[in-house]
Amino acid sequence: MIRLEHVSKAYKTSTRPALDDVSVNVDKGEFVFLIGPSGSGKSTFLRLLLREELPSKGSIHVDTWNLTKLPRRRVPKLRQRIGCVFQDFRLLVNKTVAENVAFALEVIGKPPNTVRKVVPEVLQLVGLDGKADRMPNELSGGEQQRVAIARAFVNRPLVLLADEPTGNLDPDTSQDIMLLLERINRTGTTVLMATHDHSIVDSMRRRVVELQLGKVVRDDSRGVYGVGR
Ligand SMILES: Nc1ncnc2c1ncn2[C@@H]1O[C@H](COP(=O)(O)OP(=O)(O)OP(=O)(O)O)[C@@H](O)[C@H]1O
Repeated sequence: MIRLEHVSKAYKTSTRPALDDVSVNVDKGEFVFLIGPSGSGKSTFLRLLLREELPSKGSIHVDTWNLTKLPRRRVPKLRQRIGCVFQDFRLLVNKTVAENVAFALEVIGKPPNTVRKVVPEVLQLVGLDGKADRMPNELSGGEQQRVAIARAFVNRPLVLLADEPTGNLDPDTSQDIMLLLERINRTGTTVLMATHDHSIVDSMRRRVVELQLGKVVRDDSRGVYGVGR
């Protein structure tokens, strides 16, 4: 599903590469934690998969797309199949919960009757039925993240990328969000999550890919956060 082969990324303004000869394969349906200290290259890894950046060396495949050869005009099609969730939720503040989720379908041209049918279904899936007409600022952080997950998932993406999705949440709420991501993963969606959260990684026992200074230093199939530390 995701294949990075000898990928390096050097930003123009940076002296050392953000990623340095990284090769990683992720199969369809896997759940992978991307861990490592600040600046180790986790966000760069995710940005490359979205084609927000191109690698300086190496090749990247996502599903049938060869990202290094993908023409710019095809990038929107790729991004339609990749859902994204961030630490700071990134909801549209002037739209209701339902409108935030509907917007993700409207921008890719889904007809109104599909939107009317699918939005309540996905809000139920994430545990937000009854909150469809609330504004984002009327929700808790955990609820806002559920909206963001609903929006990322409503189009049934192949891959869900999550960059520190629990970074602004307390431990109990974080656990709830992880249960939701697990549920989404069980539907067959590949999940790749960058995190600093030791307790989540340790409790889930999923694949752990650890980066340090842009290199993969560990890839464990049922890993914990702090091996050998
Ligand atoms: N747009 C950019 N321009 C120049 N350098 C960048 C850019 N984005 C990231 N970097 C550098 O690349 C390296 C990796 O950064 P990246 O954001 O990928 O790390 P990270 O592991 O996600 O860190 P954090 O956990 O703090 O989010 C860092 O040295 C950073 O300063």
